[in-house]
Amino acid sequence: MFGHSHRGGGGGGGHRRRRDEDYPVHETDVPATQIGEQTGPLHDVDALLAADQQRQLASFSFGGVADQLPPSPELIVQGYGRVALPLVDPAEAARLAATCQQAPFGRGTETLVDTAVRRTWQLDPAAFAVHGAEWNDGIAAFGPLIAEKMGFAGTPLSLEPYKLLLYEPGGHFACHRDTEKEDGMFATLVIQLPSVHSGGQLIVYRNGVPIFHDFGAARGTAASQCHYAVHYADAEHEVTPVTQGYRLALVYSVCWPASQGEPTVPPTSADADGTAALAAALGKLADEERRFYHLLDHDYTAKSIKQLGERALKGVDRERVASLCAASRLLSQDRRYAFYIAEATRKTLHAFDGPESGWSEYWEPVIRFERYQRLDGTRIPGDASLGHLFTNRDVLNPDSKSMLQLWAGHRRQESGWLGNDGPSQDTIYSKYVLIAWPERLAGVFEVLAQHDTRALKALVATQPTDAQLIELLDAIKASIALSEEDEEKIEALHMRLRHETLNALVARPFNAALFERYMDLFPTADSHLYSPCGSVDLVRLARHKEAWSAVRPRMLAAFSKQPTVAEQALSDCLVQNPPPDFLRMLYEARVAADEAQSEDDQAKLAAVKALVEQQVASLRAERDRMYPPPSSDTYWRFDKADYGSDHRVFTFLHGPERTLTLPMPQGSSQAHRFLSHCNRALSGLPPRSSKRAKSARPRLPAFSFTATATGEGESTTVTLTKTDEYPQRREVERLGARQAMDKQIAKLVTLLGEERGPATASGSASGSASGSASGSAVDISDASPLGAELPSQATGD
Ligand SMILES: O=C(O)CCC(=O)C(=O)O
Ligand SMILES: [Fe+2]
Repeated sequence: MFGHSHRGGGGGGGHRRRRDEDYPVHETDVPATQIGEQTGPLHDVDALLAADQQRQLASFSFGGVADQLPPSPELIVQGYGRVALPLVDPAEAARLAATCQQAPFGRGTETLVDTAVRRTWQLDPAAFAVHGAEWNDGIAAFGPLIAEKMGFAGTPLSLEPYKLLLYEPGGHFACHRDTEKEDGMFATLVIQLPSVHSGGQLIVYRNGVPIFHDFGAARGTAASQCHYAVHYADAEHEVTPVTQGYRLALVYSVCWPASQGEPTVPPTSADADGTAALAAALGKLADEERRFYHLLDHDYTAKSIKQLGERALKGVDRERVASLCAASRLLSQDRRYAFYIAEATRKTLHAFDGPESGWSEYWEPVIRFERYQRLDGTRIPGDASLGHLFTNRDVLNPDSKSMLQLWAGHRRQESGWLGNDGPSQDTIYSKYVLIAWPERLAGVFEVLAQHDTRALKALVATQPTDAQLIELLDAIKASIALSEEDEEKIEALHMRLRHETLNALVARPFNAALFERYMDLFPTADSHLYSPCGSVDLVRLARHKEAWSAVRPRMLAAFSKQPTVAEQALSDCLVQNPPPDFLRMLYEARVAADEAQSEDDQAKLAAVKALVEQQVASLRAERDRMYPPPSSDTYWRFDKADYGSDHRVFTFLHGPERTLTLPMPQGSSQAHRFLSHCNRALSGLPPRSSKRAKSARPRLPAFSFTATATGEGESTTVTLTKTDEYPQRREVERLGARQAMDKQIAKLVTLLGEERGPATASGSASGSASGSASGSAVDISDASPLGAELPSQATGD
């Protein structure tokens, strides 16, 4: 898993496993005060998550025996009379149900009856009453009790009777939230009258975690006493099916007082579990674009995490992840967090420094993350460790644990050998980690996890904003700088990235900051030149007007530092006809490089001049070698002539003679065949006998001549006479190719011309006819314009 090489060479020898107690090394711990934030928004998140879970639960939903209520309340129902509690007789239950309505439920603005969702009988408060002062006092006592339990003691809450509910076997209410029935209603109080039944539990969910209310079933008090439960109205809850017996419950709306005192807005469940405060702290972190991680408390199997994602989490991990998610959801879209679960390892390496010094840390502990998945369990491709993007400060540490406490759990130790450096010991801790990353930058996270050009392309395909792209480039830079991958791999990635990055940048509207990032990523001259499309990309960049002016100074600096790369770039780029300013930059870089090394200005300049002159001279030599000027001796030598079918003709075409006379002893028919053969060759068609004859297209031959037959019978001859057509065509081609090279040469000469000329030298190419010392070495008079000086007449005839 850890492929990097060891310091000091030698490499790690074969590790062998030992028992734990064999290990002599004990790491010095990092105290809790140095992990995570001691103050600031991440610390606020710590504190809020750390707040007593039980207290939070208790204020979210609570209940129990209602001691203050009479054990046998006097419940009177219109059209039925007094209900004997508990209600057990099916005939009585049926008679009571006959006075009720099937309870509906709300969906959107509609009110529906669907016994699959809700099955219970209900009565409005007008149709029933509970008599007795003890009952009324008992109900009145719920106001202060609820206020206190929910955390706002002293607030005069009011209770409004809402419904009487009767559940028969099969009665239930699927998961729902209560709609506000009265002004200020924010919670619901359920009072279960003495009942004998099975099932019919009320389950309230807090961030998906259930809080059960069994109304005395487990304690065996359900039949003899009233029980109650309170929950925030906006909390999800359900009533599980009653499987036996009957359940009678009274539902009250718990209401916030109308606008005296403050706050005037009724609280919600978010207040109960600190979600609102958590959201505020998270929002601050998001504003700072902070990322952080949290080491999960419990141990998990790779399989469960892989299959279930967040649903595999247990206990406090589940709670905390749910709280963070709920808090994040309260924020506006652009301030939310994306959460990922990953495998985390922390590796330390200690070396034995000898009996006196003992063991010491060989390198800083390395934290790696890998196998990222979203909370829903879907995997993010790529395994690049992003551990180095987080510092100790970016640790969510609600339990204020020290480093070793945080990583306590799974640990593996291995002894090894560090070449000359002696014995070593690796310690690898592994844990699961929750990673929090600003959601609007989630694309960046996923790109980094992949850590290759595919990832960059993927982000570019999503049409990211400039800010996102900048973030990505910065992150790539950080990730490359700190990467533990071996250098070669990084180098290769770097190289491929450079080309892709440029592609991405030039395809979008210009943004100077983006090109700054580009230069940050690839600051050296050789990172520009020695990479796929290196010189091509350099020239491309130079042709992009705005980009070029943004990067030019830094390019200049980079190439000045690497004069030999500047020289190489000079020759590599010339073939691509680069913009003059680009050549100028390379030239300046070369001058600057020399300036940095030499004291004598003249000498410096001369050295650079010599370099360019050398380049010019070698280009000219190359040009003359490839395209020598014609001479009388070579004019009639068609040395590219291809006339394979007759060696006499071939030799003639390649030789200096202008005419050839061939005997045709078989007379005119032979001469005729010969001539038609010649004509075919002259038209550029291959000989008829050739297999290519039919398909081949005519190609202008590298020769030209006329052929005429004279004489009769046995004395018939054919005379071939070379014509000017081919040698002139050859000359046009030669001059064209020569001119292309001359253009390159002229560009270099321009540099010298400007360098030699006055400080105000114009950018135009002048051969510097003014005649300076080096003038003769670089004059470009040789570059004759195409066609202007074509020989109109064959020479050397
Ligand atoms: O029966 C209960 O305990 C609660 C019923 C309920 O959730 C409701 O009426 O909204
Ligand atoms: Fe409800």
